Amino acid sequence: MSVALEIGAIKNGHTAAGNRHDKPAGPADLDASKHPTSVSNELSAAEGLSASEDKPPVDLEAIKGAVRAILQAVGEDPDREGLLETPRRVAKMYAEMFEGLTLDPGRHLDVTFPESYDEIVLVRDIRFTSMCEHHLLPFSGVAHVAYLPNGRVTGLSKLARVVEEVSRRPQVQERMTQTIADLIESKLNSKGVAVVVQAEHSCMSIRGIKKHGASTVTSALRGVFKTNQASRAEVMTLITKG
Ligand SMILES: Nc1nc2c(ncn2[C@@H]2O[C@H](COP(=O)(O)OP(=O)(O)OP(=O)(O)O)[C@@H](O)[C@H]2O)c(=O)[nH]1
Ligand SMILES: [Zn+2]
Repeated sequence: MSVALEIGAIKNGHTAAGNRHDKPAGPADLDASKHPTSVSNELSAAEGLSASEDKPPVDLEAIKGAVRAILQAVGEDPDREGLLETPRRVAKMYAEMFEGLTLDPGRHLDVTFPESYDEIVLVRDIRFTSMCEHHLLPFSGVAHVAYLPNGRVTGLSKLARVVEEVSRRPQVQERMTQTIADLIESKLNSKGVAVVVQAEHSCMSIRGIKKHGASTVTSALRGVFKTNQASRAEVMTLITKG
């Protein structure tokens, strides 16, 4: 697994290799039973959420209470008219932004079909917005997902669905990149997987160091894209130069 944290590195067509430090979260980590909830489906329906038995809702009441407490803590009056609905809105927003915690994105890759095509399949510029787990602020950008089929391929949109659902979790960009690559590698049994993610972190642009426009590039390589220099160069050229 290689990870590159560079400013604008993808423009120059290179990423730095690094070591894999911790195991990325896989489908097991997305087990809904690990995320107990206490809000009924009726409440979710009333809040405009798409709750169902296989997708338990987040604890909206707990979030509402917490948002109210934050408003009080910053010196606001949560009972003034303009803020009355804010806890409800924020709870609904978090339910949407963290939806991926109760979904298994790998399920989209369960259906594959035989295909003799044996060159790289690449879907570029899959737009996403995720949440930085350090500040709970969004990071947004694009994911490029490539794999080398091993006799079977998946639907192109399924790769984008995996990116979308993995992004709906609090996380760091490195782990998001690894999670996508590991899901594709395990589900498609492909000969190689390459995932490159480029994103701007609002915790770096709107606060703290306040560096607007700085982008972070991370990559996760598996199979021949990791072990074979020529294959790696080919896929990285396709990803960075289109
Ligand atoms: N590696 C990595 N770091 C991230 C990511 N998102 C945010 N961070 C960083 O997480 C770090 C948290 O640093 P802390 O010192 O604990 O928090 P802080 O005081 O808010 O840090 P500043 O952002 O420097 O003000 C910051 O350097 C962020 O830029 C990510 O996806 N990957
Ligand atoms: Zn952050």
